This record gives sequence, C-alpha cells and structure tokens, in this order.
Amino acid sequence: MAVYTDVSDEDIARFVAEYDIGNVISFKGIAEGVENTNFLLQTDQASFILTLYEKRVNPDDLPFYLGLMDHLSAKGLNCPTPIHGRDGVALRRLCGRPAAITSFLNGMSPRRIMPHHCTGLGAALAQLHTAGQDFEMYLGNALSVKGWRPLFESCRADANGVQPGLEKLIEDELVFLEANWPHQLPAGVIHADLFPDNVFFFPGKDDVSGLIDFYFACNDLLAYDIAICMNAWCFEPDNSFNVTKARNLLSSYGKVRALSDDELAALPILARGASLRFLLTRLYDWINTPKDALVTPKNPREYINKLRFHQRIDSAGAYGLGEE
Ligand SMILES: Nc1ncnc2c1ncn2[C@@H]1O[C@H](COP(=O)(O)OP(=O)(O)O)[C@@H](O)[C@H]1O
Ligand SMILES: N[C@@H](CCOP(=O)(O)O)C(=O)O
Repeated sequence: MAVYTDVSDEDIARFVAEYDIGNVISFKGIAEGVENTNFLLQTDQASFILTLYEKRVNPDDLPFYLGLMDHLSAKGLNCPTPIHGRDGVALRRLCGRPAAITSFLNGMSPRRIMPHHCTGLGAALAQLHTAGQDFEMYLGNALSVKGWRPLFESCRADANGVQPGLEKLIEDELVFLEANWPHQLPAGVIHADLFPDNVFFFPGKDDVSGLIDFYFACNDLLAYDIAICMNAWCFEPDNSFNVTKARNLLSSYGKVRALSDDELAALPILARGASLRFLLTRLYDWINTPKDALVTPKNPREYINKLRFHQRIDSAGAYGLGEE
C-alpha cells in the first residue's frame, strides 16, 4: 500500500480548480507503487493520476522528470503527460508535498511475462532512447557506478546477516566494476527502472501501450537501460535465464536503434552493474524498512542470483544474439 499522504475532498477540489480539467467525480488512492502517493482522479472530462512526491524523490529533480514526460509525450511516446494548470505550471504543492497531475494511461502491466512482451519492450525502450536524444535538461544517475560504494558502506555491516558471504561478494564486485566500467558508450536519457510494473500492454497485443514511472530517469549509458530490462524481464521465477526473452528484447531494440559492437561487448558487465544496483537498493531497503511499514521491501536475494549468472558470461552471445 503506498498512500503516505492523506488528501481530503476539500483539498482535492481546491487543487483541481487550478486546472482546466473539469470537476472531480471520484478520487481514490492507488495501492500499487512504493515511492510516492498516487491517486486515481476522475473528472467529468477524463481520468488522471495525481502524484504527491514523497521523501525519496529529490524535489530539485522534479522539473527534469516532468520536463522529460512533456518532451517524450510531444514526440509521440505513450507516457504520462503532465497537466499544466491555467497558469502554465505543472509542478505544484498539495498537503505540504510537491504534487502534479498527469494523464491516465490505459493498459495493464503483464502478470506473467511471455517472450512477446520482451519484443514489445525492446522496441519501446529504443523509441524512448531515440526520443530522448534531444531533451535539453541533464540529470546524472545518482545510482550508477559512483553511487554504489556509498550505498554499500551504509549497509555492509548487515549484509552477511541477509546471506552469508554477501559482504565479500559485493566488495569484490564493486572493485571489478569500478575498474572496468565502460564509460565511453553512447549515452542519453534512460528510464532506469523499466520493470514490468512500469510497462503497460493491451490484452492480446504485442506492442507496449504505455510506459510509466519516470522518477528514476536520468542521463546514463543507453545500453545500461537494456541491461536493467534484461534482468527485470528475462529471468524466470526459478532464477533461470530465458534466452528467448533476451533475444526478443535485444533484436527488437536493435531494429529501432542499432547497437554498436562496443555496446554489445559491454552487455555482460552492464548486466553485472545493473544486478549490483538493484541488489544494493533492495539490500538497503531490506535492512532499513521498519517492520510496520506500509510497503513490503523487495527481496535482494533475487539479484544475488542474477549477479552470479552474469559473472559467468563472457560475451553477449549468451544473451541469444547471433541465434535464429
Ligand atoms: N499515468 C498512469 N496511468 C495509469 N496508471 C498509473 C499511472 N501512473 C501510475 N499508475 C498506477 O499507479 C501505480 C503506482 O505508480 P508508480 O509510478 O509505479 O508509483 P511509485 O513510483 O510509487 O512506485 C502503478 O502501478 C499504476 O497502477
Ligand atoms: N524496481 C525496483 C523498485 C522500484 O519500484 P517502482 O514501484 O518504483 O517501480 C526494484 O524492483 O527493486
């Protein structure tokens, strides 16, 4: 359950009056999600999402996220469009928090990921990267290789309590990634959290119908975003790697934006980095989330297995490229 801030009927009516979106007819909290408070807002004109940005989002970064969604929507990408008030402003305050209204996207995130979902995902990710190329704002990735060691230091003392040997596994991996990270690859705007819960499809259709949750978006290596997706979409619940899903993801991405030889060669190390990034944030949350919190932290062990898998890979061929 992720409704951290309560909003009264009077508050919402006053807030919506600043916009040209009609009158409120219903308003309810959305249970899914972990970072922010989201409400489904229906007016007599359309449906919208009202988001109140909670503590983990840096308010200084919000103009980047909202500006990016404006930019991508204008380029035809199906992502939430920030709604601007009559005064032209999209980022406002409500109940003491930064808040914004965005368009509501139809579609559903897949409950069971099938290979065809990865085909749609690859194309959508490449479209996002292409559409983001001329976005003029810049936001560095606080959760890329430089950010991992401070995060690790903040929770290393508890790592072995989560799994014996974890502290050494992470320390060794950090040393390897810090020395070998491929900084010179093509870069641009990445989503950085394109997990299945952030990708919508219409039932029976292969193409992605919409992308949401741009609140980790930043500037970083484009192929790193592919590595994040490969981890989030191409492993089965028993931790086995599904090479058909990976092949679909990579080949449909490549049809929209060709991957260079250097990007392909770097995929195993990028996938190791993507594994470590989510292992660390999940480890931090696992250790620091109070027992009575509204949200259940995600299990870091899943990402230990993914990291170990990629440590054994020496070329992108293992991800299904070059196969029929
Ligand atoms: N623009 C949107 N259109 C439709 N549903 C949305 C939209 N934005 C958010 N949601 C719904 O709200 C849920 C939580 O949103 P999300 O941005 O993932 O929150 P959080 O950042 O807190 O994890 C999503 O799983 C989805 O059900
Ligand atoms: N995708 C992350 C957690 C962030 O969750 P979201 O609801 O903001 O997408 C993970 O799996 O660790």
